[in-house]
Amino acid sequence: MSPIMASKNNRNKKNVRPDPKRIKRQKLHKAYYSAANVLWQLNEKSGSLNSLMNRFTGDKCIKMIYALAVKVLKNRDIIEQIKTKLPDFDTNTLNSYLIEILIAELLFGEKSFLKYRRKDEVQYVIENQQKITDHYANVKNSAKDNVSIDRKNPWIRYIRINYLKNSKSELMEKLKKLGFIHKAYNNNGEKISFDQFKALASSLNNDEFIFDYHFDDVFVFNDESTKKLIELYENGSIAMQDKSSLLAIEAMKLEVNMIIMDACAAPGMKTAAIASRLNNKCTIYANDKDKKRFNDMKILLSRNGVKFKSLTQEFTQIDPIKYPDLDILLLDPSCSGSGINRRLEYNNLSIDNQYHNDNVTKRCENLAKFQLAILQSALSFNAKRIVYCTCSKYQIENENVIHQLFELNPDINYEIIDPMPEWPYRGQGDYPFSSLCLRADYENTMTNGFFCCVLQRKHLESHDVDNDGKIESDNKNNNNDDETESKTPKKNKKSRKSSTAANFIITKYM
Ligand SMILES: C[S@@+](CC[C@H](N)C(=O)[O-])C[C@H]1O[C@@H](n2cnc3c(N)ncnc32)[C@H](O)[C@@H]1O
Repeated sequence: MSPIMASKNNRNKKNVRPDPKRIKRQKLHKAYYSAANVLWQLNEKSGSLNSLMNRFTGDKCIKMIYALAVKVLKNRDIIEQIKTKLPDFDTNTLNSYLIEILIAELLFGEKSFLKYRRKDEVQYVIENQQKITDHYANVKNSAKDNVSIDRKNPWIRYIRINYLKNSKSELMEKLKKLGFIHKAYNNNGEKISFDQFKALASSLNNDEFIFDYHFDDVFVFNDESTKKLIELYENGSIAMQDKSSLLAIEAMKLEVNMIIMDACAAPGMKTAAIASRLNNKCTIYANDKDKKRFNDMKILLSRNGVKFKSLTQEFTQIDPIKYPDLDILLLDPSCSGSGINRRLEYNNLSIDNQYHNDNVTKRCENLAKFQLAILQSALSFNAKRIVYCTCSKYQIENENVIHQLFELNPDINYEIIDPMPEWPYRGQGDYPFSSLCLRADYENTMTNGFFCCVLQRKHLESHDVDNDGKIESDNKNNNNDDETESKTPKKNKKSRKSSTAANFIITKYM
């Protein structure tokens, strides 16, 4: 009989009515279960950590849930190693995510759960407590140089100001009240180099922050400061958004009154950034085919004060004729997520091993087919600018997809342009356009991995160009008060192909 079963039976044998107060004390806090659920959903790829945490907005325990989950994610490689040394358990009876949380708490937390002996998972960890601590000591000793244990790269956290909720100076005040100190940087009035900036960012203390080097609406913190920022995140003052994803927003060259479609919008981080930068003075169609993710997005966007028009359609099925005047079409399709080195759930994976793993390669190839199909469909919208981006590091999902798009469409009415010449890190491969694409990663830009390519429409229609030859933004009824299904704008219907481009075959890609 397993020790767990034995302890269960012993408990059943007791006929004495337990003291109710004691039972209460023995109950594991519900935050443990919520955190276990977050870990499970991450494993199921049901969302990113941030989007899953959104579901707990308003929950008193949100900080605790987040802290419990993060502790596991940060130490997952160690926990995985330790788990291999422990006795097997029936995963139908014991929740393995809860066990991971308890192991993390035992090693790095407050250990307060040790008194909750009623729970089988607790019992299991207590029974193996000695083994866990011994293995941890071994792993730690044998892996002194392991980056994932003793991080060589200090992690930093980017936050974006949500201008829809506060100005930069108002946010600075709020941060000051929380005990943060703004560390100014300049070199006798001269702009410091990007390398100097990176060194400074790496040396931030827990109570310091600096302005970002490239983006006005971004502040940089030490990763450990995150817990103190949760309240600002919850009330929409800030977004926890990696700087890399703002490359796509920068690449749009946003102007007031633009009409923008975010084709793959959930969980809404980029939609929110657009609305913040334009102070809602634009029309954003935020589309996502996944209803659950779409609903999460609505929560996030409403918390952030974003006005948008909602669409929940398979992008390739949207009729472009209904959206004739798009200034920007943002394509941020599903991808391998291989660039998200800060996405804690991927921390323990080695990118190289992962890539050379046959299954992953197959998955990337399928994703690339899907990404190409999305791009192919996008051409029928005739938007003035198409911004394609992924958080994948792999060329197969990035430059190769763009190359194939141009191969498939020799008469394409778009050219690739460089949206941010000052950006230091560029596309890969020998393509003539590689240097026009933007890339990001931890080593070069101290961010997540990211890719962005901008396709600019070549032949502007006469109404798009004003007398100075500048592109006009031609929305121009800025009807964005309500979140509504799109109505067909009247203009330009004749010149549109009434095709959804769905004739481009999409294989099963997910
Ligand atoms: C990388 S995420 C988008 C992240 C989002 N742009 C942001 O910044 O928060 C990709 C999204 O594309 C959606 N998606 C995938 N295939 C799609 C399709 N064919 N049509 C519309 N949405 C799709 C997924 O449901 C997922 O939410």
